Amino acid sequence: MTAIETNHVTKTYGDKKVVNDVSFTIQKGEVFSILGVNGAGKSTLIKMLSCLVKLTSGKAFIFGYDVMKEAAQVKKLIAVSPQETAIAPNLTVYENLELMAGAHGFSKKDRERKLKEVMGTFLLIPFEKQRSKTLSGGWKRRLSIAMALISEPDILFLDEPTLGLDILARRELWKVIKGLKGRVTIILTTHYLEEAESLSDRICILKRGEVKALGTAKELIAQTSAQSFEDAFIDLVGEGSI
Ligand SMILES: Nc1ncnc2c1ncn2[C@@H]1O[C@H](COP(=O)(O)OP(=O)(O)OP(=O)(O)O)[C@@H](O)[C@H]1O
Repeated sequence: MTAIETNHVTKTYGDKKVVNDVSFTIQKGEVFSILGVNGAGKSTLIKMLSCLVKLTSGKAFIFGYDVMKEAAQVKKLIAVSPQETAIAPNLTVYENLELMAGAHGFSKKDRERKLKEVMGTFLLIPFEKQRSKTLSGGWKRRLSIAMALISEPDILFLDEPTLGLDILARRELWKVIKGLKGRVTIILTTHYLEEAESLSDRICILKRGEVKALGTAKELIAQTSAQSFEDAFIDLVGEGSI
């Protein structure tokens, strides 16, 4: 089943095409990574697919709903864990999650059940009463993803989920993301190539807003005759940079 379809999606700021003629389909349950150097258009593409930025031209569909014309339906199916986390710093971990559950209309009884479940999955129970601003970066990212999952979305957008985390915290988050694989369709942007390689079913490489390559990590390595995924990436986005 197709979860996301983009047809010739383009975004122009002034006279600059920052996303240019992007077409692909993403299947339900896939982990799909969007890679590219700084300014390649990754965040803008994610923002268009999650109804935060308007398309200049082209079409995009989330489970058949048009992101421009049927944004209300699209928003019911998606959740976004942005680069800048959506956490209220002075609220505790529990209060942040509770606020999110309330915003999504869970009844008091369902809210408690849901919060227990999410805190269990993300190992947040020991931090339940801790003010969020006192959490380390890795735990803030965990909480941010937990908050995004409260609404039980079909599609989760993760914009650089492990940015700035140490290797242990990053590996912990990988486990969380792998645990969601198959159940939730995940669209991920990252600058960590080994992260994309380890987590993704398929990878899309953007260069100056255009799809430069799309396939499994193995396919992209084969396509470039490189020795490693990192070499393949450099080969694909190299010359001329952004
Ligand atoms: N609101 C805006 N107005 C004008 N230009 C913008 C706007 N948002 C993004 N851009 C430009 O669009 C281009 C793509 O930006 P985008 O943030 O999508 O790239 P990215 O691949 O996510 O980069 P990074 O890896 O640095 O996060 C950049 O040149 C950026 O300056």
